[in-house]
Amino acid sequence: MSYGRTFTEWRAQAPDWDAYTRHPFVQGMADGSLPRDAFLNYLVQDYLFLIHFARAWALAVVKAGDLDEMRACSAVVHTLIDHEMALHVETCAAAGIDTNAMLATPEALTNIAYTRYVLDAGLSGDFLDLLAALMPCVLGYGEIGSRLAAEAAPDTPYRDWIDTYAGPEYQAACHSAGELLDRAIAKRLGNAPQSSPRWATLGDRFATATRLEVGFWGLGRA
Ligand SMILES: Cc1ncc(CO)c(N)n1
Repeated sequence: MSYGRTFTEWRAQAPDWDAYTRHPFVQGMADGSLPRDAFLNYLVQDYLFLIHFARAWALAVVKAGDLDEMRACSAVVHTLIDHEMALHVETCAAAGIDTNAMLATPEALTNIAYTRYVLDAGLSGDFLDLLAALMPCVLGYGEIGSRLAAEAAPDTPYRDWIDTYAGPEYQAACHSAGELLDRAIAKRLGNAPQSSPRWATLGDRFATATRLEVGFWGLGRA
């Protein structure tokens, strides 16, 4: 799985990457053993997550350095709001949970911690700080989606979830996010970004967001 060279390097250096992408919750979706209530708890929290996460990508439009960067970030806002969130709305509606009930659900602390960490990365830092905090989310789910599309049990009840993240729209968003990251890095740090003093800090941000993803799966408890 490759979404660009910067991602490939940061991913290799994030100690919790496998704990995130191969979490028991993920394996439970793959083999179908994840309890439905656990999944729905997670999905309601994830709906609230995506609202703030879309705000963070919108902040990336504000922090972008040129029109191409603005266009790429606003495309992600669109994918999140008009495509990805439809999965949450439709799956929860089928379980009798409407959007008002979702919006009235208190945000879990690990949920607040994650989205506000990302927003703070953008508010207190620059475009690269923000992208580093945004990438584990987008690209991790892209990686999980394509792996599960290949490995999941044919009769898993989590097929809609898998199809959303393995599907062409989400995968295209991942590829353009990976390219955006590579271009943004080259534009600001040059062709040997590893020798920039910022490289380690950015990798740390990526690793912290990865750690917050591991915590997020913990919200999926029945
Ligand atoms: C917690 C979390 N991370 C990543 C994604 C993918 O957008 C998501 N929906 N939720």
